[in-house]
Amino acid sequence: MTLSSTNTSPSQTANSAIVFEQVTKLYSGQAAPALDSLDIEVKSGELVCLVGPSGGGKTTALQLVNRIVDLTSGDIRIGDRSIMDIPAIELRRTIGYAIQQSGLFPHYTVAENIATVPNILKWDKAQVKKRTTELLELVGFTPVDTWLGRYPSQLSGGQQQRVGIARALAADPPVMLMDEPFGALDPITRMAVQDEFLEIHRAVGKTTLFVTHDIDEAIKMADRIAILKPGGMLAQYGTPTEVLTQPADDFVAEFLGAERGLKRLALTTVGEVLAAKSDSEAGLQGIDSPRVESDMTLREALSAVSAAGAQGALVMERRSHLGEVTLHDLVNPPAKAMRALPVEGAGS
Ligand SMILES: Nc1ncnc2c1ncn2[C@@H]1O[C@H](COP(=O)(O)OP(=O)(O)OP(=O)(O)O)[C@@H](O)[C@H]1O
Repeated sequence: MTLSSTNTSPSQTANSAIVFEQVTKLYSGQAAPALDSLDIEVKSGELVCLVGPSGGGKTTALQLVNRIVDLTSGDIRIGDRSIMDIPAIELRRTIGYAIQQSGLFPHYTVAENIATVPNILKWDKAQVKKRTTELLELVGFTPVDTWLGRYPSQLSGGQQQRVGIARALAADPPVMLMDEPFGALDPITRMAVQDEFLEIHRAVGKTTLFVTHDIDEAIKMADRIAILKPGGMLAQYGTPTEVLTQPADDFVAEFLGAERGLKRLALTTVGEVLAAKSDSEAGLQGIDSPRVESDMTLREALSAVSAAGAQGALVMERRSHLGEVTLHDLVNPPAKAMRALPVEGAGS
């Protein structure tokens, strides 16, 4: 993937925070709101995942931002402007929107699909061609010429979703809305596309609101996670580490599920546990302990220890021996290690 050729526009430095202020949506004919008094701020350049049970209002929240759905009350601001002060068509041109079904036009080629918004904006031909090439490289379609003339039906599901993401990025919008964009992918392709998207996100830094059913995806991708509960109320808004380690209530704890312990283990590295252990704690006795690198997650280290049938592991950084962790340390990491977790650690 070539990132260097992708221009970032002044939009990335401008304030493109999305602020929900007491946002309520009651669909006509419905007794209860789909979204109830939602207050969240997605800071400029941040990636926020919306998760929650089916019917919790995630898609509604997204579609309120680009005014596919109208607000019942409250306000949404992008930067300093209320979305109500921006004509809907103009608003949609400044927001990239990627959805599960990829939404590609079947009778347009890949190039024509990506160029949809630039063409509406009447960019000149050379500029459109340059941007299309850049974006195809960005989402991993090289050599670009092989792909430009293909139709969506000639692409795999994963490739269609990549083109959908390229199309959403085409006019360099400061804000991206993504509704289960990887939902149709098999697990292996999904992980590859997630990695690619994260790399793109880090390179171009769009303010992104991302709906997913998959809590693992949210933990991997998000700077912060908003968990909605039935009735469209916010149950918790926090970093992946916060929601996993300090669920706000029983609903969140249950929603995150029985695997919560395992997910926590995927957020902490062996090095962090070692740093949090006090010197007075007993060292490891066994000489047959496996070696684990300090940047391994606890989940990976546990696999290594259990595969070796050992009681702990020697922690290495390259070739130097930093110390030891016991099985107990790995299963019950010290609270200090969890608190010390940086937010970025959640994505790895
Ligand atoms: N156009 C509509 N008219 C009436 N009710 C609607 C409409 N769209 C959604 N709803 C209702 O609003 C609530 C929230 O729906 P929404 O699609 O936002 O939830 P969601 O969290 O995205 O669900 P899912 O995870 O199943 O996609 C649901 O009860 C749904 O039935």
